[in-house]
Amino acid sequence: MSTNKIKHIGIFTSGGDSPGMNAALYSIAKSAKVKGIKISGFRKGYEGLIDGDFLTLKSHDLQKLVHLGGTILKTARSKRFMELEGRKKAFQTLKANKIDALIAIGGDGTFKGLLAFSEICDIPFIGIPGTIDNDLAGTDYTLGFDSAVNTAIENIDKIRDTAESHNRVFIVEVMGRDSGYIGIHSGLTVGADAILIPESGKDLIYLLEKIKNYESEDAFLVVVSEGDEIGAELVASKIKEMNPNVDLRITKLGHVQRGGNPSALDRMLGIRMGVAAVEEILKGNTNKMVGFLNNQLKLTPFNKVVKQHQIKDELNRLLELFSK
Ligand SMILES: Nc1ncnc2c1ncn2[C@@H]1O[C@H](COP(=O)(O)OP(=O)(O)O)[C@@H](O)[C@H]1O
Ligand SMILES: O=P(O)(O)OC[C@H]1O[C@](O)(COP(=O)(O)O)[C@@H](O)[C@@H]1O
Repeated sequence: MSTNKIKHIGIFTSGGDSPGMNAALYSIAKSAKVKGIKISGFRKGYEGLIDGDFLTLKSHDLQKLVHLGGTILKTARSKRFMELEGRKKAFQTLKANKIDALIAIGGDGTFKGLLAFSEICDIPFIGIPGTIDNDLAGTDYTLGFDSAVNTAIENIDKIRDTAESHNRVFIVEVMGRDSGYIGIHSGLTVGADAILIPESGKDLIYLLEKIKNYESEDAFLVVVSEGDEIGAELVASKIKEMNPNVDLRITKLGHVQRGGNPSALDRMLGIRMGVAAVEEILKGNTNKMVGFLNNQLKLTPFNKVVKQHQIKDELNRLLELFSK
């Protein structure tokens, strides 16, 4: 489609919500308005596309909501969109409402969905990386990661207060389905004694080495990523085997990490990514995710936005150093 024919863009949020999604919605609506483009927001991710459930978005309304966590469009994981039948229905919705392009805010699953959709629908698709896990290739930071880490450290700091008071071992589980980014960032910045993440093979060895000599003279904080193969309970039993006298508690931070007002960094990321998404559609790009690498805009084809199962070298070195 010729880009000067783009008059109406559809947007939706999909997969797990993340703080900063509303800032991105505002930014898309604002930059579209300046360019004279209409914006429709589909509710509940792909479900709204299938059911034709949408509303016209106005930047004036959205600017009051930038500070809110979650997503005002709601989000979902859609089984129906995994089937061709569902995607055909979504295509009918777009055709019937004369939507010329789509912007999706979500993770790699959402972008896989758009790739499948592009087989039957030839309008441009652009993605914005929205997940607290920060595990996507093509961007240094995904929307929501910074806020989630801030929430994690705020809570772990509180746990430290009680842990220090009782000289307890605390195992705190943080989110990250397959990724240790929240774990390593929060673990390092709270001064954890041990950090266990799926990307490291040596972390448990270091932990057991340390706990062997621990004499309950202080708190001992362990941060474990939910995606770590060993898991909080097994870590607890290994610690007990090594040092049976420790007084140990487990806290799982869970979904609290997904909520709350977005940090300044996530709001700014949402603003920058929203503008970039509209501009890249107008330049004729499709099936690509906008991201920032080394603070420079970077477009990554959806088929290259795979989950990252490695952490950066520098982080690895920090992990190694602080584990000893
Ligand atoms: N291969 C696929 N084909 C069609 N739709 C898909 C595909 N993979 C994912 N999706 C759609 O994308 C949605 C979001 O993906 P999910 O993996 O749950 O979250 P995220 O986008 O955060 O990775 C799924 O619920 C599904 O509707
Ligand atoms: O809300 P749900 O469906 O329980 O999903 C929990 C998962 O979603 C996340 O919070 C974010 O992952 P996605 O953004 O990929 O959905 C993970 O850290 C966590 O494992």
